[in-house]
Amino acid sequence: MSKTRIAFIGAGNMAASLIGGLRAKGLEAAQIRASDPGEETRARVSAEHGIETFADNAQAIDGANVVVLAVKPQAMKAVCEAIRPSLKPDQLVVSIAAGITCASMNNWLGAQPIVRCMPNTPALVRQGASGLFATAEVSAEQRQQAQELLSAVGIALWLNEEQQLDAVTAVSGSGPAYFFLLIEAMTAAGVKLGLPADIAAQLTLQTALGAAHMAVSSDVDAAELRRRVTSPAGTTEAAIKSFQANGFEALVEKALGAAAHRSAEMAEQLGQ
Ligand SMILES: NC(=O)C1=CN([C@@H]2O[C@H](COP(=O)(O)OP(=O)(O)OC[C@H]3O[C@@H](n4cnc5c(N)ncnc54)[C@H](OP(=O)(O)O)[C@@H]3O)[C@@H](O)[C@H]2O)C=CC1
Ligand SMILES: O=C(O)[C@@H]1CCC=N1
Repeated sequence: MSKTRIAFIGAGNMAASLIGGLRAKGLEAAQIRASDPGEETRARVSAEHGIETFADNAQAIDGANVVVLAVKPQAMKAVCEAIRPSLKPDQLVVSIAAGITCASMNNWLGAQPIVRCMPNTPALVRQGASGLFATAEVSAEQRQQAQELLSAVGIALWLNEEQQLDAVTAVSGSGPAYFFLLIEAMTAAGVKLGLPADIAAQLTLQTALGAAHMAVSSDVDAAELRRRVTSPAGTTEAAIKSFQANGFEALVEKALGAAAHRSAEMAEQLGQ
């Protein structure tokens, strides 16, 4: 990573998260470039991260070792076909687009080495979680470059089967939104129970942070940590029984199933 030059195609939410994490990790501004059609987006990313930005994707790609495709899945085909003539055979393409397969990208880009990955937005605070899959054309050195790119902003775990990325998308790609939804719902419930809004919000956020810290650092699993909070015939037991009587686990399974299904469906719809 010390000398790797990275070009981001698309400088929206996820690219900004990744760029912020890479800069915080110590990558020099000159090692990172980004292209985006939005003038305001380019100005914001340049101002926040000190990097050079371009309206023209080919200019950003020129001289990069790694080209990160960070556009919406719906834009992937057009972007890949447009950048194809600008790519050199040894440039690694890293895609973060949900539901766009390596086979589709190889159709659009030609025989380029591709790492497909699924990061998440906590990459902005270097607490991201990514799953990665490499095609056979990816060299050991390029695998290492992709590993370093994603692990600069959190954990990065390799998968043996590309299809598992649908599950990764359901668990960790979309996952931050589920926790934010829980935070919203707990804060609102706290207010309904009589707390001032700012106190309900602070208590909820610190509880989320504390629980995540405990779960990450503990040598027992989440089920045991939960048992330790749950006094017999106490308040937690009342809440957990209410959650479970209303089908909590089934609800979570169904929701993640919907996300994984949508990822696979997008591959079908957008991969042609
Ligand atoms: N958001 C998330 O939590 C996660 C998103 N992803 C994936 O990351 C990708 C990007 O998502 P996100 O950052 O949220 O989306 P954004 O819309 O925030 O960012 C995409 C950017 O790409 C720009 N763009 C559009 N067309 C082109 C083009 N031809 N060349 C260069 N740039 C272009 C867009 O500009 P404009 O708006 O003007 O069109 C926009 O600024 C998606 O594929 C998504 O599946 C993966 C994991 C998590
Ligand atoms: O909602 C989405 O489609 C993207 C992919 C994972 C998170 N956001």
